[in-house]
Amino acid sequence: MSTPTPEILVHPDADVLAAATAARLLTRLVDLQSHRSPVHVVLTGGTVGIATLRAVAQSPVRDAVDWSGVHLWWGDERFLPDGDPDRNETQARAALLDALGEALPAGNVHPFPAPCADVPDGETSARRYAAELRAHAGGDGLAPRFDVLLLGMGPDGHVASLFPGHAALFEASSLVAAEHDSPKAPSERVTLTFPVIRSAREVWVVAAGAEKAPAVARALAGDDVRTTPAAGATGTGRTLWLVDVAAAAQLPGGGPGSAPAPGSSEGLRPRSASSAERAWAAVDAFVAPLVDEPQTARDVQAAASDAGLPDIAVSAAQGRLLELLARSVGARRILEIGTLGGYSTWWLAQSLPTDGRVVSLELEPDHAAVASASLAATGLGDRVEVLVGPALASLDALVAAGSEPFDLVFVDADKQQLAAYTDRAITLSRPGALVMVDNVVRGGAVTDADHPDDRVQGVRTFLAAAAADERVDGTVVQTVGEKGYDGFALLRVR
Ligand SMILES: O=C1O[C@H](COP(=O)(O)O)[C@@H](O)[C@H](O)[C@H]1O
Repeated sequence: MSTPTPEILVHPDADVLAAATAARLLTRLVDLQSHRSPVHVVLTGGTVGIATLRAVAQSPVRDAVDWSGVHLWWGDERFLPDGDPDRNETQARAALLDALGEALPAGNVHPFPAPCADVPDGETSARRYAAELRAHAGGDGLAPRFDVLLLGMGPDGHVASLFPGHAALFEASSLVAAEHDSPKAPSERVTLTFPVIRSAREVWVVAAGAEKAPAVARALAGDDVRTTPAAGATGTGRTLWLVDVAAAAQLPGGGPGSAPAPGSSEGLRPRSASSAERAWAAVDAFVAPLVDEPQTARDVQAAASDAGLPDIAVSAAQGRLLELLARSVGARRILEIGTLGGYSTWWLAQSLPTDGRVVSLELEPDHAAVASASLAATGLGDRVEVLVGPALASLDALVAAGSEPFDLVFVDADKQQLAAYTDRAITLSRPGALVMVDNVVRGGAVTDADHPDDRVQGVRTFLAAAAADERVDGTVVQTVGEKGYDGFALLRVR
């Protein structure tokens, strides 16, 4: 699974942008509430962020939302006393929350703790907010999986209170950080960190005005997050850039039509290769007759897409490679870590003999349900067992249960825990088994020891562990294609 390509939507001006973002947010909440409760949304301060909340308050559609099932959080806060007009919370209350009245229970509103005797500094506020996040995390997560995380962006490219070159950018273990030297007043702030932002299902960045145009262009060209923090603001399922014409002015062609597709870039270096990307996609299209993706596979992918799952499954060419590997090792038992909508699972399952089995691990119950339904519809349901929950817990349970060894493992899940997943995968495999680990090149970012993205660091840790692991021989193959520049590791169990 790669990072989904950011989508860019350009609106005529800041007012229309705020109204359209409000309409989009309301529709998303109504859609989400048809199958999930509660829904978690992160609000942003800033000009467009607050204008969006005002537009939500003014929309009649706001009454279609069951606000008792919506939890509101903030991406950052100015560390100022309760009620201070410069607090993002104060502005949000005036713009929307007060208007919602009792429809929105007070317990659903999660502001950053303001300074008081108990909260003398930003660090204390950050610690308390992290505890609040943990208290609302599902399963053994550290924070809620935010359904929509809104971010404004400053002219310097900051998002939340993550400023260019500042230490909070590099925070990999804390969910929330204090900022004492904000270049934008006030200097004292508290902010969510990248690990939390990037765990959101959808990240929407809103920006208006000509002064934002250079930062919008840099972020969408995949600039280094150290100079343009907004380049690192991505959701697991969707990253949406909602901008006005003025803010879009420096995108190639002045708008989304010819904007570069940032794809799997990790913001390590500027991207100038959109013609190369077009060539990679063209080659994928040219070799499509050889890959010969069956209609059934397309149906599985279409069902995932209809259900709103992120468009980050493997390509058809990669799916065929999985099938060829499975057939080459005569696989009867396959372990997959990361089911998503079941597209790669389908390629693996149909390569098995009728008594073969894919055990596929998926964190998200919604994704698992979509995958199970699709696989059942293709007649492969009885060859696949989807285990729902944190992958590490499922893997440890398989180890503890003395699971029959696997012939092939495909690891395509969160990168932060890659080393642990692969360690268990090797333990669960027979000698001669293959373990394939996807997305380990990450646009070349993997070579950067100081890279602030915890996914890059997760891959680096995995590669170091694999290199030292005497149970396997391995290699990494770099790839380009419709999914951008990335690569996979292939390990053979001795
Ligand atoms: O200070 C802040 O600024 C940004 C962007 O604000 P804008 O007025 O330039 O749109 C905002 O996203 C952030 O939440 C806020 O604390």
